[in-house]
Amino acid sequence: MITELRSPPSWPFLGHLPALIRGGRPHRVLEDWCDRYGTTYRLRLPGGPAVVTADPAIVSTVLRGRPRLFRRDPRITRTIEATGIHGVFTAEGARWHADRRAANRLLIGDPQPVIDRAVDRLCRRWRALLADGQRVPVLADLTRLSLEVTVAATTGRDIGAIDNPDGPLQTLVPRLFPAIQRQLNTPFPLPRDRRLERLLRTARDLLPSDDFGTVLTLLLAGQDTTAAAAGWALHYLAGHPEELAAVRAETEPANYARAVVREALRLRPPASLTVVEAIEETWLTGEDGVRLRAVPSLPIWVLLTYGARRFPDAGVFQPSRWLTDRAPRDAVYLPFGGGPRVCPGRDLALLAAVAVVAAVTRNFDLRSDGPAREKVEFTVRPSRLPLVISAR
Ligand code: HEM
Repeated sequence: MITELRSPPSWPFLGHLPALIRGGRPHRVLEDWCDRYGTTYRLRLPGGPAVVTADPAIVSTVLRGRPRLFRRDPRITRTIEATGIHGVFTAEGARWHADRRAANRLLIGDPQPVIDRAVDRLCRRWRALLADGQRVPVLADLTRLSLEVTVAATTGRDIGAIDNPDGPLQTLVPRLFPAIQRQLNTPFPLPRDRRLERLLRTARDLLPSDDFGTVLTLLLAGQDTTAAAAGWALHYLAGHPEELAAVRAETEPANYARAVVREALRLRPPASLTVVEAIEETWLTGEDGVRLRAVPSLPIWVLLTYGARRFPDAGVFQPSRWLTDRAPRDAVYLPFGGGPRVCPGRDLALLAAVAVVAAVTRNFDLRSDGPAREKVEFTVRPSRLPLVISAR
Protein backbone atom coordinates (compact mmCIF):
# COMPACT_ATOMS: atom_id res chain seq x y z
CA MET A 1 0.00 0.00 0.00
CA ILE A 2 1.22 3.48 -0.81
CA THR A 3 0.47 4.68 2.74
CA GLU A 4 2.89 2.07 4.09
CA LEU A 5 5.78 3.55 2.12
CA ARG A 6 8.24 5.75 3.96
CA SER A 7 8.11 9.47 3.26
CA PRO A 8 10.53 12.33 4.02
CA PRO A 9 9.32 15.09 6.40
CA SER A 10 7.10 17.59 4.58
CA TRP A 11 5.22 20.89 4.99
CA PRO A 12 1.48 21.19 5.59
CA PHE A 13 -0.45 21.92 2.32
CA LEU A 14 2.59 22.22 0.02
CA GLY A 15 4.04 18.88 1.13
CA HIS A 16 7.40 18.16 -0.48
CA LEU A 17 7.13 20.86 -3.18
CA PRO A 18 9.20 23.51 -1.34
CA ALA A 19 12.03 21.02 -0.68
CA LEU A 20 12.00 20.01 -4.34
CA ILE A 21 12.06 23.45 -5.91
CA ARG A 22 14.34 25.08 -3.32
CA GLY A 23 17.86 25.00 -4.69
CA GLY A 24 16.66 24.23 -8.21
CA ARG A 25 18.04 20.67 -8.24
CA PRO A 26 15.07 18.40 -7.51
CA HIS A 27 16.77 15.32 -9.02
CA ARG A 28 19.55 15.53 -6.41
CA VAL A 29 17.00 15.92 -3.58
CA LEU A 30 15.13 12.83 -4.85
CA GLU A 31 18.37 10.82 -4.98
CA ASP A 32 19.39 11.93 -1.47
CA TRP A 33 15.97 10.80 -0.20
CA CYS A 34 16.56 7.40 -1.84
CA ASP A 35 19.73 7.12 0.26
CA ARG A 36 17.74 7.90 3.42
CA TYR A 37 14.25 6.46 2.89
CA GLY A 38 14.84 3.53 0.53
CA THR A 39 14.60 3.23 -3.24
CA THR A 40 10.78 3.42 -3.24
CA TYR A 41 9.13 6.13 -1.13
CA ARG A 42 6.10 8.42 -1.04
CA LEU A 43 5.78 12.14 -1.80
CA ARG A 44 3.02 14.58 -0.84
CA LEU A 45 2.44 17.28 -3.46
CA PRO A 46 -0.29 19.94 -3.87
CA GLY A 47 -1.87 17.82 -6.65
CA GLY A 48 -1.94 14.67 -4.49
CA PRO A 49 0.46 11.86 -3.58
CA ALA A 50 3.21 10.49 -5.83
CA VAL A 51 5.63 7.58 -5.57
CA VAL A 52 9.34 7.88 -6.29
CA THR A 53 11.25 4.76 -7.26
CA ALA A 54 14.77 3.78 -8.23
CA ASP A 55 14.20 0.12 -7.42
CA PRO A 56 15.77 -1.83 -10.33
CA ALA A 57 12.89 -4.32 -10.60
CA ILE A 58 10.15 -1.66 -10.54
CA VAL A 59 12.04 0.65 -12.92
CA SER A 60 12.50 -2.20 -15.37
CA THR A 61 8.83 -3.32 -15.18
CA VAL A 62 7.59 0.23 -15.73
CA LEU A 63 9.92 1.04 -18.62
CA ARG A 64 9.30 -2.27 -20.38
CA GLY A 65 5.54 -1.87 -19.84
CA ARG A 66 5.26 1.34 -21.86
CA PRO A 67 3.21 2.34 -23.74
CA ARG A 68 0.81 -0.58 -23.05
CA LEU A 69 0.61 -0.44 -19.24
CA PHE A 70 2.02 2.97 -18.36
CA ARG A 71 1.67 6.42 -19.94
CA ARG A 72 3.55 9.67 -19.44
CA ASP A 73 2.13 11.78 -16.59
CA PRO A 74 -0.84 13.55 -18.25
CA ARG A 75 0.06 16.83 -16.54
CA ILE A 76 3.42 16.87 -18.32
CA THR A 77 1.81 15.85 -21.60
CA ARG A 78 -0.85 18.59 -21.28
CA THR A 79 1.76 21.24 -20.43
CA ILE A 80 3.94 20.39 -23.42
CA GLU A 81 1.01 20.10 -25.82
CA ALA A 82 -0.35 23.45 -24.57
CA THR A 83 2.75 25.08 -26.10
CA GLY A 84 1.69 23.61 -29.46
CA ILE A 85 4.11 20.66 -29.63
CA HIS A 86 2.47 17.35 -30.46
CA GLY A 87 5.11 14.70 -31.15
CA VAL A 88 6.50 11.34 -30.15
CA PHE A 89 7.39 12.48 -26.62
CA THR A 90 3.80 13.22 -25.66
CA ALA A 91 2.07 10.59 -27.82
CA GLU A 92 0.48 7.45 -26.37
CA GLY A 93 -1.10 4.28 -27.75
CA ALA A 94 -1.48 3.95 -31.53
CA ARG A 95 -0.34 7.55 -32.09
CA TRP A 96 2.89 6.81 -30.23
CA HIS A 97 3.60 3.79 -32.44
CA ALA A 98 3.12 5.92 -35.58
CA ASP A 99 5.15 8.87 -34.24
CA ARG A 100 7.91 6.61 -33.01
CA ARG A 101 8.19 4.97 -36.45
CA ALA A 102 8.36 8.48 -37.97
CA ALA A 103 11.11 9.48 -35.51
CA ASN A 104 13.10 6.33 -36.22
CA ARG A 105 12.78 6.96 -39.98
CA LEU A 106 14.06 10.52 -39.58
CA LEU A 107 17.06 9.28 -37.63
CA ILE A 108 17.99 6.42 -39.94
CA GLY A 109 20.76 8.06 -42.03
CA ASP A 110 24.48 8.25 -41.23
CA PRO A 111 24.91 11.50 -39.25
CA GLN A 112 28.73 11.47 -39.24
CA PRO A 113 29.19 13.85 -42.23
CA VAL A 114 26.92 16.53 -40.73
CA ILE A 115 28.56 16.10 -37.33
CA ASP A 116 32.02 16.50 -38.86
CA ARG A 117 30.92 19.62 -40.75
CA ALA A 118 29.41 21.17 -37.61
CA VAL A 119 32.43 20.37 -35.42
CA ASP A 120 34.71 21.85 -38.07
CA ARG A 121 32.62 25.06 -38.09
CA LEU A 122 32.72 25.19 -34.29
CA CYS A 123 36.53 24.96 -34.23
CA ARG A 124 36.87 27.60 -36.97
CA ARG A 125 34.53 29.95 -35.09
CA TRP A 126 36.40 29.47 -31.82
CA ARG A 127 39.77 30.09 -33.52
CA ALA A 128 38.38 33.31 -35.04
CA LEU A 129 36.97 34.48 -31.69
CA LEU A 130 40.28 33.80 -29.94
CA ALA A 131 42.29 35.53 -32.68
CA ASP A 132 39.99 38.51 -32.11
CA GLY A 133 40.70 38.43 -28.35
CA GLN A 134 37.15 37.38 -27.45
CA ARG A 135 35.99 34.82 -24.90
CA VAL A 136 34.39 31.66 -26.29
CA PRO A 137 30.71 31.21 -25.25
CA VAL A 138 31.14 27.44 -24.88
CA LEU A 139 27.69 26.37 -23.77
CA ALA A 140 25.77 28.64 -26.15
CA ASP A 141 27.88 27.42 -29.08
CA LEU A 142 27.51 23.75 -28.12
CA THR A 143 23.75 24.29 -27.92
CA ARG A 144 23.70 25.72 -31.45
CA LEU A 145 25.93 22.90 -32.65
CA SER A 146 23.48 20.32 -31.29
CA LEU A 147 20.59 22.10 -33.01
CA GLU A 148 22.45 22.38 -36.31
CA VAL A 149 23.38 18.69 -36.20
CA THR A 150 19.88 17.50 -35.28
CA VAL A 151 18.18 19.61 -37.97
CA ALA A 152 20.66 18.44 -40.62
CA ALA A 153 20.53 14.80 -39.52
CA THR A 154 16.72 14.66 -39.45
CA THR A 155 15.68 16.98 -42.31
CA GLY A 156 18.80 17.32 -44.47
CA ARG A 157 18.66 21.13 -44.04
CA ASP A 158 21.71 23.18 -43.14
CA ILE A 159 20.54 26.05 -40.90
CA GLY A 160 24.11 27.17 -40.15
CA ALA A 161 23.20 27.77 -36.50
CA ILE A 162 26.81 27.91 -35.30
CA ASP A 163 27.66 30.89 -37.49
CA ASN A 164 24.25 32.53 -37.19
CA PRO A 165 23.12 32.72 -33.55
CA ASP A 166 20.05 34.84 -34.31
CA GLY A 167 18.15 32.54 -36.69
CA PRO A 168 14.51 31.77 -35.81
CA LEU A 169 15.06 28.15 -34.76
CA GLN A 170 18.08 29.12 -32.69
CA THR A 171 15.90 31.65 -30.88
CA LEU A 172 12.82 29.45 -30.53
CA VAL A 173 14.18 26.18 -29.21
CA PRO A 174 15.95 27.60 -26.11
CA ARG A 175 12.72 29.39 -25.11
CA LEU A 176 10.52 26.32 -25.11
CA PHE A 177 11.92 24.34 -22.18
CA PRO A 178 12.00 27.28 -19.73
CA ALA A 179 8.35 28.00 -20.69
CA ILE A 180 7.38 24.37 -20.03
CA GLN A 181 9.30 24.32 -16.73
CA ARG A 182 7.66 27.57 -15.54
CA GLN A 183 4.25 26.00 -16.11
CA LEU A 184 5.22 22.75 -14.37
CA ASN A 185 6.42 24.70 -11.31
CA THR A 186 3.06 26.46 -10.82
CA PRO A 187 -0.23 24.74 -9.95
CA PHE A 188 -2.30 27.34 -11.96
CA PRO A 189 -2.30 28.07 -15.74
CA LEU A 190 0.08 30.85 -16.81
CA PRO A 191 -0.96 33.41 -19.46
CA ARG A 192 -0.32 32.42 -23.09
CA ASP A 193 3.13 33.34 -24.34
CA ARG A 194 2.35 35.17 -27.61
CA ARG A 195 6.03 35.52 -28.62
CA LEU A 196 6.48 31.77 -28.25
CA GLU A 197 3.41 31.15 -30.38
CA ARG A 198 4.78 33.44 -33.12
CA LEU A 199 8.14 31.65 -33.03
CA LEU A 200 6.38 28.30 -33.32
CA ARG A 201 4.51 29.49 -36.41
CA THR A 202 7.84 30.58 -37.93
CA ALA A 203 9.35 27.17 -37.12
CA ARG A 204 6.42 25.48 -38.86
CA ASP A 205 7.12 27.55 -42.01
CA LEU A 206 10.83 26.78 -41.81
CA LEU A 207 10.41 23.06 -41.38
CA PRO A 208 7.45 22.19 -43.59
CA SER A 209 6.76 18.53 -42.91
CA ASP A 210 3.82 16.25 -42.25
CA ASP A 211 5.84 15.15 -39.22
CA PHE A 212 6.44 18.72 -37.97
CA GLY A 213 5.53 17.78 -34.39
CA THR A 214 7.99 14.92 -34.38
CA VAL A 215 10.75 16.96 -36.07
CA LEU A 216 10.34 19.72 -33.47
CA THR A 217 10.27 17.17 -30.66
CA LEU A 218 13.57 15.71 -31.88
CA LEU A 219 15.13 19.18 -31.98
CA LEU A 220 13.90 19.98 -28.49
CA ALA A 221 14.84 16.63 -26.99
CA GLY A 222 18.26 16.65 -28.63
CA GLN A 223 19.50 20.17 -28.25
CA ASP A 224 20.04 20.89 -24.55
CA THR A 225 20.79 17.28 -23.65
CA THR A 226 23.58 16.81 -26.21
CA ALA A 227 25.05 20.25 -25.50
CA ALA A 228 25.05 19.47 -21.77
CA ALA A 229 26.75 16.10 -22.31
CA ALA A 230 29.51 17.65 -24.45
CA GLY A 231 29.83 20.68 -22.15
CA TRP A 232 30.18 18.64 -18.96
CA ALA A 233 32.69 16.33 -20.67
CA LEU A 234 34.88 19.34 -21.57
CA HIS A 235 34.39 20.77 -18.09
CA TYR A 236 35.64 17.57 -16.41
CA LEU A 237 38.59 17.32 -18.81
CA ALA A 238 39.57 20.91 -17.94
CA GLY A 239 39.85 19.83 -14.30
CA HIS A 240 41.69 16.55 -15.04
CA PRO A 241 44.83 17.16 -17.14
CA GLU A 242 45.81 13.47 -17.08
CA GLU A 243 42.47 12.51 -18.65
CA LEU A 244 42.83 15.32 -21.18
CA ALA A 245 46.24 13.92 -22.13
CA ALA A 246 44.72 10.43 -22.52
CA VAL A 247 42.09 11.75 -24.94
CA ARG A 248 44.74 13.60 -26.94
CA ALA A 249 46.99 10.55 -27.05
CA GLU A 250 44.50 8.29 -28.78
CA THR A 251 44.20 7.82 -32.48
CA GLU A 252 40.96 6.68 -34.15
CA PRO A 253 38.59 5.21 -33.01
CA ALA A 254 37.89 7.70 -30.24
CA ASN A 255 37.39 5.14 -27.47
CA TYR A 256 38.72 7.31 -24.67
CA ALA A 257 36.71 10.35 -25.79
CA ARG A 258 33.63 8.11 -25.74
CA ALA A 259 34.46 6.92 -22.23
CA VAL A 260 34.82 10.57 -21.17
CA VAL A 261 31.35 11.38 -22.51
CA ARG A 262 29.81 8.35 -20.78
CA GLU A 263 31.47 9.30 -17.51
CA ALA A 264 30.24 12.90 -17.81
CA LEU A 265 26.73 11.48 -18.43
CA ARG A 266 27.08 9.37 -15.28
CA LEU A 267 28.05 12.32 -13.10
CA ARG A 268 25.74 14.87 -14.75
CA PRO A 269 22.85 13.08 -16.46
CA PRO A 270 20.79 15.59 -18.48
CA ALA A 271 17.59 13.55 -18.02
CA SER A 272 17.47 11.64 -14.76
CA LEU A 273 13.74 11.34 -14.18
CA THR A 274 10.64 10.26 -16.07
CA VAL A 275 7.14 10.54 -14.61
CA VAL A 276 4.44 8.04 -15.60
CA GLU A 277 1.15 6.62 -14.36
CA ALA A 278 -0.50 3.22 -14.79
CA ILE A 279 -3.20 2.96 -17.46
CA GLU A 280 -5.03 0.40 -15.32
CA GLU A 281 -4.36 -1.13 -11.90
CA THR A 282 -0.99 -2.91 -11.93
CA TRP A 283 0.94 -4.40 -9.02
CA LEU A 284 4.67 -3.67 -8.90
CA THR A 285 7.15 -5.62 -6.77
CA GLY A 286 10.50 -4.22 -5.78
CA GLU A 287 13.74 -6.10 -5.18
CA ASP A 288 13.46 -5.30 -1.49
CA GLY A 289 9.96 -6.81 -1.32
CA VAL A 290 8.05 -3.51 -1.60
CA ARG A 291 4.60 -4.12 -3.20
CA LEU A 292 3.06 -1.12 -4.91
CA ARG A 293 -0.45 -0.79 -6.35
CA ALA A 294 -0.02 1.46 -9.40
CA VAL A 295 -3.31 3.05 -10.45
CA PRO A 296 -4.33 5.79 -12.91
CA SER A 297 -3.72 9.28 -11.50
CA LEU A 298 -0.96 8.11 -9.13
CA PRO A 299 2.23 9.64 -10.57
CA ILE A 300 5.26 7.36 -10.41
CA TRP A 301 8.54 9.25 -10.56
CA VAL A 302 11.05 6.85 -12.06
CA LEU A 303 14.67 7.74 -11.27
CA LEU A 304 16.73 6.61 -14.26
CA THR A 305 20.24 7.36 -13.09
CA TYR A 306 20.26 6.82 -9.33
CA GLY A 307 22.60 3.88 -9.89
CA ALA A 308 25.39 6.34 -10.77
CA ARG A 309 25.88 6.50 -6.99
CA ARG A 310 26.54 2.77 -6.77
CA PHE A 311 29.65 2.69 -8.94
CA PRO A 312 32.97 2.22 -7.14
CA ASP A 313 34.45 5.65 -6.25
CA ALA A 314 31.13 7.06 -7.43
CA GLY A 315 32.05 10.72 -6.95
CA VAL A 316 35.30 10.48 -8.92
CA PHE A 317 35.59 11.36 -12.61
CA GLN A 318 37.14 8.16 -13.91
CA PRO A 319 36.50 7.58 -17.66
CA SER A 320 38.65 4.43 -17.71
CA ARG A 321 35.87 2.61 -15.80
CA TRP A 322 33.97 2.49 -19.10
CA LEU A 323 36.80 0.68 -20.84
CA THR A 324 36.42 -2.28 -18.48
CA ASP A 325 33.23 -4.03 -17.47
CA ARG A 326 32.88 -2.87 -13.91
CA ALA A 327 29.34 -1.48 -13.77
CA PRO A 328 27.67 -2.82 -10.61
CA ARG A 329 24.87 -5.30 -11.26
CA ASP A 330 22.32 -3.55 -9.07
CA ALA A 331 22.87 -0.16 -10.66
CA VAL A 332 19.86 1.39 -12.32
CA TYR A 333 21.86 3.55 -14.62
CA LEU A 334 19.85 4.49 -17.68
CA PRO A 335 20.83 7.97 -18.92
CA PHE A 336 18.88 7.32 -22.13
CA GLY A 337 15.95 5.59 -20.44
CA GLY A 338 14.95 2.05 -21.37
CA GLY A 339 12.26 -0.17 -22.84
CA PRO A 340 10.31 0.74 -25.99
CA ARG A 341 10.50 4.48 -25.18
CA VAL A 342 14.28 4.50 -24.86
CA CYS A 343 15.84 7.65 -26.36
CA PRO A 344 15.82 7.32 -30.18
CA GLY A 345 18.56 9.95 -30.46
CA ARG A 346 21.12 8.25 -28.24
CA ASP A 347 23.51 7.24 -31.04
CA LEU A 348 23.35 10.68 -32.61
CA ALA A 349 23.94 12.35 -29.23
CA LEU A 350 26.92 10.15 -28.37
CA LEU A 351 28.49 10.54 -31.82
CA ALA A 352 28.12 14.33 -31.68
CA ALA A 353 29.42 14.71 -28.12
CA VAL A 354 32.38 12.40 -28.79
CA ALA A 355 33.28 14.29 -32.00
CA VAL A 356 33.20 17.58 -30.06
CA VAL A 357 35.42 16.22 -27.29
CA ALA A 358 37.95 14.73 -29.75
CA ALA A 359 38.20 17.87 -31.93
CA VAL A 360 38.15 20.48 -29.16
CA THR A 361 40.83 18.72 -27.11
CA ARG A 362 42.99 18.36 -30.25
CA ASN A 363 42.67 22.03 -31.20
CA PHE A 364 42.39 23.94 -27.93
CA ASP A 365 43.57 24.13 -24.35
CA LEU A 366 40.93 23.98 -21.63
CA ARG A 367 41.01 25.62 -18.24
CA SER A 368 38.41 25.48 -15.52
CA ASP A 369 37.48 28.85 -14.05
CA GLY A 370 35.49 28.18 -10.87
CA PRO A 371 32.70 25.78 -9.94
CA ALA A 372 30.03 24.70 -12.41
CA ARG A 373 26.34 24.74 -11.47
CA GLU A 374 23.34 22.73 -12.63
CA LYS A 375 19.90 24.09 -13.37
CA VAL A 376 16.72 22.29 -14.27
CA GLU A 377 14.74 23.46 -17.25
CA PHE A 378 12.88 20.28 -18.04
CA THR A 379 16.30 18.74 -18.63
CA VAL A 380 19.27 19.27 -16.34
CA ARG A 381 21.95 21.47 -17.86
CA PRO A 382 24.81 23.61 -16.64
CA SER A 383 23.63 27.08 -15.64
CA ARG A 384 27.23 28.15 -15.70
CA LEU A 385 30.03 26.34 -17.46
CA PRO A 386 33.16 28.11 -16.28
CA LEU A 387 35.40 26.90 -19.04
CA VAL A 388 38.16 28.99 -20.56
CA ILE A 389 39.23 27.94 -24.05
CA SER A 390 42.54 29.06 -25.53
CA ALA A 391 44.41 28.26 -28.72
CA ARG A 392 46.90 25.40 -28.56
C1 HEM B 1 22.96 13.14 -24.26
C2 HEM B 1 21.85 13.39 -24.92
C3 HEM B 1 20.51 12.78 -24.59
C4 HEM B 1 20.05 12.25 -23.42
C5 HEM B 1 20.79 12.12 -22.09
C6 HEM B 1 18.69 11.81 -23.66
C7 HEM B 1 17.89 11.18 -22.71
C8 HEM B 1 16.63 10.69 -22.97
C9 HEM B 1 15.84 9.93 -22.04
C10 HEM B 1 16.24 9.56 -20.63
C11 HEM B 1 14.67 9.62 -22.65
C12 HEM B 1 13.54 8.77 -22.08
C13 HEM B 1 12.49 9.59 -21.39
C14 HEM B 1 11.36 8.71 -20.93
O1 HEM B 1 11.60 7.59 -20.48
O2 HEM B 1 10.23 9.15 -21.01
C15 HEM B 1 14.69 10.23 -23.95
C16 HEM B 1 13.64 10.18 -24.84
C17 HEM B 1 13.65 10.81 -26.04
N1 HEM B 1 14.75 11.40 -26.64
FE1 HEM B 1 16.58 11.64 -25.86
N2 HEM B 1 18.36 12.10 -24.95
C18 HEM B 1 19.44 12.68 -25.56
C19 HEM B 1 19.53 13.08 -26.87
C20 HEM B 1 18.51 13.02 -27.79
C21 HEM B 1 18.60 13.41 -29.16
C22 HEM B 1 19.87 13.92 -29.85
C23 HEM B 1 17.36 13.26 -29.70
C24 HEM B 1 16.88 13.51 -31.11
C25 HEM B 1 17.63 13.58 -32.15
C26 HEM B 1 16.49 12.75 -28.66
C27 HEM B 1 15.15 12.47 -28.81
C28 HEM B 1 14.36 11.87 -27.87
C29 HEM B 1 12.94 11.59 -28.05
C30 HEM B 1 12.10 11.95 -29.27
C31 HEM B 1 12.51 10.93 -26.91
C32 HEM B 1 11.09 10.42 -26.61
C33 HEM B 1 10.96 8.99 -27.08
C34 HEM B 1 9.60 8.37 -26.81
O3 HEM B 1 8.90 8.83 -25.91
O4 HEM B 1 9.31 7.39 -27.48
N3 HEM B 1 17.23 12.61 -27.52
N4 HEM B 1 15.90 10.85 -24.13
